[in-house]
Amino acid sequence: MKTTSFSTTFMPVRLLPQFRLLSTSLPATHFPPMKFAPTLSSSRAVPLLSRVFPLRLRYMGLGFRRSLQTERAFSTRAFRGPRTGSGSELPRGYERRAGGASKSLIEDEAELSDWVSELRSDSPRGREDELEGRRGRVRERGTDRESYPMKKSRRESDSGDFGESRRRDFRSPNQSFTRNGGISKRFDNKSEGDKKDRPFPPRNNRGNSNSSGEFGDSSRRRFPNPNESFSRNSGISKRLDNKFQSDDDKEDGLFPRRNTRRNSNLKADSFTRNGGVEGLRRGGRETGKILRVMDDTEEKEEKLTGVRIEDLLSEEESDTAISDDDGYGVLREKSATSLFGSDNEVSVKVLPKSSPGSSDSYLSESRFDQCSVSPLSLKGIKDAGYEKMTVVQEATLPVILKGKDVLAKAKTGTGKTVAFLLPSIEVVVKSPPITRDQKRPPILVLVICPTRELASQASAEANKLLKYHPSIGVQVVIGGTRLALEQKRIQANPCQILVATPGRLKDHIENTAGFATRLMGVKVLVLDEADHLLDMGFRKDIERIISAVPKQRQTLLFSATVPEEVRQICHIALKRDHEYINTVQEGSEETHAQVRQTHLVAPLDKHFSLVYALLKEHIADDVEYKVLVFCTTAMVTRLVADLLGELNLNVREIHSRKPQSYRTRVSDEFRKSKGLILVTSDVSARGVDYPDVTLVIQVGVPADRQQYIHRLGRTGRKGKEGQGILLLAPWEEFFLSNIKDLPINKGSVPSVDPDTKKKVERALSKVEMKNKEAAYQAWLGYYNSNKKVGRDKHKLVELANEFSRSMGLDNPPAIPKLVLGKMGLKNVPGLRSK
Ligand SMILES: Nc1ncnc2c1ncn2[C@@H]1O[C@H](COP(=O)(O)OP(=O)(O)OP(=O)(O)O)[C@@H](O)[C@H]1O
Repeated sequence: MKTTSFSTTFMPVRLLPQFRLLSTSLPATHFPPMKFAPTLSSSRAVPLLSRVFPLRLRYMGLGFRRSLQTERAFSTRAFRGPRTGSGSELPRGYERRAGGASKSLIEDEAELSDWVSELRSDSPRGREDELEGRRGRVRERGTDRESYPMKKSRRESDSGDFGESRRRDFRSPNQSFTRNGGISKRFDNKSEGDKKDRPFPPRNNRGNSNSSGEFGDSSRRRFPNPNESFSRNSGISKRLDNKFQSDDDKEDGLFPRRNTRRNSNLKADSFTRNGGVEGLRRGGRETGKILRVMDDTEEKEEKLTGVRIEDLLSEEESDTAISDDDGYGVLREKSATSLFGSDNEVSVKVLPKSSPGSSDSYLSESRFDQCSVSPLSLKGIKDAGYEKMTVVQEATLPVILKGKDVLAKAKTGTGKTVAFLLPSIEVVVKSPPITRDQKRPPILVLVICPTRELASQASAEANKLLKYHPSIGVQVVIGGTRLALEQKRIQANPCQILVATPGRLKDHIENTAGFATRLMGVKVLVLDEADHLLDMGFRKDIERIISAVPKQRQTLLFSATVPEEVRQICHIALKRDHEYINTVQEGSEETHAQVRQTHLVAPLDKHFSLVYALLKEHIADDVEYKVLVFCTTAMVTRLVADLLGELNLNVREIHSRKPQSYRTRVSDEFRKSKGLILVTSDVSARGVDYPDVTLVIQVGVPADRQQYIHRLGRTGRKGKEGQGILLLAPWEEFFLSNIKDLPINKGSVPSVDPDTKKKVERALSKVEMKNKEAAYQAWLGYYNSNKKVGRDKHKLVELANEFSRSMGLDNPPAIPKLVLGKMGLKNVPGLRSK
């Protein structure tokens, strides 16, 4: 197994002749001439590329007849974006646009900065100087408002035009999702019926021959494709173990980011969240959008609620009281039909888990070995169990291998990580090897991920691909350890590929000797979950990081969601002539058709019982259940986990208030397990690749549309089926307008029988008071920062007190005056202060 350590044994690296082929271009036969000329004549390009991607070229309407096999995804699709003379071609149906933004959102940030500076004197934690320092530095770097004037180039308007003028039907026999809002044939039988009243058969009854044996071993699963490695999951886990075991400092490094980067880079948010968040909220683009900080609730809750991490650490460190009891016996007591109504609303009958590999729609017909990557990478890919490229890999690889900047959008769980890692590795392969005497060997590839879990996962994936490249090292810097120890580690293990979370990376740039020099070697910069990284909570860190890497570089932005705002500001990172590759057809759903989505609207005081009832129902249906329950904040997550534990469900919790060691352990356990519920904050919302998640429940309004999509995307990965339930209170229904284009149906609220209700109340009474108090405060902070709910403070307090009653506290917990002041809730009737 490859480790992250750097080996001094170098493999001879030779540039393959095929690479040269990929710098060729194709003729732009259907599109207006572009601004820049192709690098090579098109007459040469087509045959050459057809050798490299023979199947793909047939999709392109370049004079080849489509074969039946290849017709699958691209039958009636047309190009969406302008074909640049220098751009390689995409299969029809992919949207690719050249050019970047038409409008900068930096104004918002300037507004925010101004507003924050007004608040600085309120800071309880002495962050003013740091903030000022940051502002100063940003200005120095020319990344302030003036540096991003509103621009609307011809190219930009062109791309918009193309966006409107070309539409594709992505329907195909192999692709289980259609791009124009329909459900493909593959799922017609099931989904259409099921949406109404026909439940999916329980998993145990599935006739699928694959399902029975292959799930026998709970620690492994099999895919019908022999090349998909069944050991993948365990492989990843082991690597993660290694990685974290090498971080011997992690146990004692208690949230150093909080004292360093966190305290310095998120001041704007911290102020806004604690004190009158109005200014920041006004920056939100969506109705009800809550501007997010960092990866998760890590910062958010502290700022929203005044609950300080430091106050919680000791208890968190010793918090091992997690129920391992299996509540199967109890849970099967109730039949599904009695729980769920059968009126004209959609029944929330929980899906059985999909049969393994029930759909391979995420795969393309192109194989990796048809692609111009080094033989050693191909060996690594093969060992990882990958044979065919996924749709996004097929679409992006040739373009990235040519050296273009790319902004890529592809649905959740469709292999974006490999899509950016593989061509990045090829850049390293082509670069001169590190020599022993190099004191500060350059970092050639820098991958930024918003969460620690995601960064670890990406580095594990990189290690898989690098199995036969012993001279190429990967390191990960993610925080959760003391900076000094991480400094030592990266010094002892030089690497060409660095995967990092933004805050910790910034810490290293500013505090690690020689690190900035090493970054000057960066040839490829990747922003995974790019829309999130370019969001307010991260943007300043990202700008700082961008200013620390060379201008002459290739930049790759990947995400499952690319809202218009991000298209408009992506020029912060991307070259103007970047390619926008969108494998999610505009007008079609951004979620997977094979994931059944339901929303339930029920009074807040019923939510705990409903969550329990839904889980019971799901567990009774599917012994191999694997459920994620998303909660609004870390402290609410803890409360719900406590409650479900008291109810004897097999539950784990993960959120930012847990030490990194704990997070890693739980994450690994959930990755490998079946029959487990993970209650989580948004630390698990994006990117985390837990295989075979059967159900995602989202309790309370998500931060925004994107967050809803990413959370839901933890199920239905790699073409599998899944189910999502969004549980809202009546006053949260406004959120539905943000996702009205998604195939989400209204579900009939299950009736909760009196016994269940009593049981839940009893369990709630056993939950520790301090956890309820913290949850109340967190809840108040979260909704206070919600544009819609937080607008009317009186109403907000009423609702918070309703939440308090739902926990069994008729008398709402008192909140420190300072916190109330920061929330802008001083003297609001109904609140108790202390
Ligand atoms: N070519 C391939 N063939 C089969 N499996 C693949 C291939 N490429 C990637 N995978 C697997 O697909 C799964 C999902 O990949 P990944 O996590 O990169 O998805 P993603 O698109 O980044 O999802 P998200 O949007 O949630 O971050 C992983 O388990 C990965 O190992």
